[in-house]
Amino acid sequence: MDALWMLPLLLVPLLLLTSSTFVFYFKKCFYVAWMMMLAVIAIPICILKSGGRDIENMRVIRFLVRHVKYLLGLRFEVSGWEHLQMDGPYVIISNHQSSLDVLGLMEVLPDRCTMIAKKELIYAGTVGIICWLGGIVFINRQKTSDAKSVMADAAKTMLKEQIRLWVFPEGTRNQKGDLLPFKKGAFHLAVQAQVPIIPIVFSSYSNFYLRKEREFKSGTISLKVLPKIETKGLTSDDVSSLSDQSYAIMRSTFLEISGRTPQSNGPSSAH
Ligand SMILES: CCCCC/C=C\C/C=C\CCCCCCCC(=O)SCCNC(=O)CCNC(=O)[C@H](O)C(C)(C)COP(=O)(O)OP(=O)(O)OC[C@H]1O[C@@H](n2cnc3c(N)ncnc32)[C@H](O)[C@@H]1OP(=O)(O)O
Ligand SMILES: CCCCCCCC/C=C\CCCCCCCC(=O)OC[C@@H](O)COP(=O)(O)O
Repeated sequence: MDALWMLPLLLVPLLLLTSSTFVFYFKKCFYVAWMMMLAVIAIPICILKSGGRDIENMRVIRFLVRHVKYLLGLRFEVSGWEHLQMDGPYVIISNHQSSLDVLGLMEVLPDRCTMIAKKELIYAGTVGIICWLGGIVFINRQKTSDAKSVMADAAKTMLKEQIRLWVFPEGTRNQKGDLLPFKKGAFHLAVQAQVPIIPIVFSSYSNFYLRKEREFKSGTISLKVLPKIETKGLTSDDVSSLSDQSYAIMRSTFLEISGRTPQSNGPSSAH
């Protein structure tokens, strides 16, 4: 009789663990909580090492984030490393599916590289503070003129301080199974600084992470670094074609590494 009372105690956790919805919410909450906790550890280290906001803090962040993939059952298969073996500043562009992209980003993040991010991220508690300490450039997406002037300053800083910048040209997270049309900021940035663009493509997360269906399984992500696209001699008149060229190569790579076949030419860059 006593053993019967124990049954629900054993069954409830078992049912929860086998429920994919429970696993989804558990992994998501764990991810946020763990990143916030890692940031608590990283903040004093960064302040002691660099005295404040400094791109060199990205090394500390990269080191501390690298293990998180194992905790979530994720693996990355990186190809094209050789394209990142380049001196001097450049602009990295990549597709953006989820906040999980940070894990792949930290797998390949070169030295002296930081990101362009929406300004709202600075309010994300300890994660916001660590983003600021890591030299992330915050832009106001609602005010294009402000964003343009911040990015124009960033172009000058890139050259002066030999910095690389990582931009998500879709401008928002997207899990529609294709790339969104590209915004132009990343391309203006590269042209203004006259630095190359290095495209990096993450394969689709749809085989392990489905937000609407509340599924978050283990999975492997392919990360492909593509050859640089030169911008030397280009002007603002060339930005649209540069964006279209980058979009086309990244889209075909996305479909290829996600095991899909192109069904249409897809959206062209946003005009
Ligand atoms: C140890 C503990 C760790 C715990 C924490 C772990 C990690 C933390 C550390 C790191 C994590 C960082 C992760 C960061 C991820 C952040 C992801 C994001 O926030 S994505 C969202 C923000 N990013 C972007 O929006 C970039 C892309 N957007 C753009 O580039 C846009 O172009 C824009 C500059 C924002 C402007 O937006 P708009 O909608 O107006 O875009 P259009 O492209 O349509 O442009 C309109 C018009 O303006 C011209 N234009 C655009 N930019 C420029 C420019 N720089 N100079 C001149 N002109 C510009 C453009 O050409 C259009 O004109 P036209 O139509 O005539 O061509
Ligand atoms: C007290 C505030 C608590 C807030 C907690 C949020 C903390 C986030 C915690 C863990 C995630 C760590 C990685 C953070 C970087 C994620 C950046 C990101 O993916 O931002 C979304 C942005 O690209 C596009 O935004 P939208 O898709 O347009 O919307």
